[in-house]
Amino acid sequence: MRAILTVVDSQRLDIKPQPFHVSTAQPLLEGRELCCIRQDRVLFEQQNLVLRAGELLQVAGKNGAGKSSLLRILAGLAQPDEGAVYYRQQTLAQAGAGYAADLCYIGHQSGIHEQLTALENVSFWRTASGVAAADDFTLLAKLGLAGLEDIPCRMLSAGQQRRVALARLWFVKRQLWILDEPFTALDQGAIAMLQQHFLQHLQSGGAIVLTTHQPLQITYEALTTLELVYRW
Ligand SMILES: Nc1ncnc2c1ncn2[C@@H]1O[C@H](COP(=O)(O)OP(=O)(O)OP(=O)(O)O)[C@@H](O)[C@H]1O
Repeated sequence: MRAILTVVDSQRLDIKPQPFHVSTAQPLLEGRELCCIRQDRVLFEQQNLVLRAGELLQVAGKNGAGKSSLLRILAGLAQPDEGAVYYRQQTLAQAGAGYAADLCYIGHQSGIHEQLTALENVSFWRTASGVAAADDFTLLAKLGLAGLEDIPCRMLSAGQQRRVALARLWFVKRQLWILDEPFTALDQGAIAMLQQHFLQHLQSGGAIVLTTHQPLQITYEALTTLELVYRW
């Protein structure tokens, strides 16, 4: 056990992630010589990064430094202007659907369907992820959404919508999580609960890349920070 949790919320979840096949020798995800140019501004160049199973990489930097741009490139949602992203020693083009099947990307936006209820959103993602029927009511209750299951998400608060959006992290079996500001709009209890869940994912061989403007409340030896310096 490599992790020490310094803040643990009372709302511990008892849904334990299944262990992934772990090879700590080979990188899971690599960025090699990445360059990103937006509106004639070089956000970053010759940027290298390596992420192995069990590791968490926090991408930090000021507003506009390029954190979301880097995460979108790592997720295969945008192309770098130079360099390439590798997943298990293959370019993303070579890895193809295998990469998509191993990745859970949750972007800046909550990504939920606002006309659907919390229950319908969770049910949709679970079905789309090929996860067998589960007790979605119990999951939503554990995420502090008891009694709100059947309300259209547009009527939920920002933090409640964020909880619905993050619910998929409790049932998708994806080794790599790329999360853009996952703590946005969450209260302290929810942040602590989510970080506890991160530790469980890492300890079962998962890997996480995330951005946050808040300091992580966990101590974990395989946690590294990549600081993107704002460039004019
Ligand atoms: N699709 C795009 N087209 C043009 N410019 C873009 C695009 N995406 C991002 N940018 C620009 O790139 C810069 C970096 O944006 P990005 O969202 O990556 O920053 P960030 O570090 O995530 O910022 P924040 O902390 O505010 O979320 C910004 O100046 C933004 O205007």
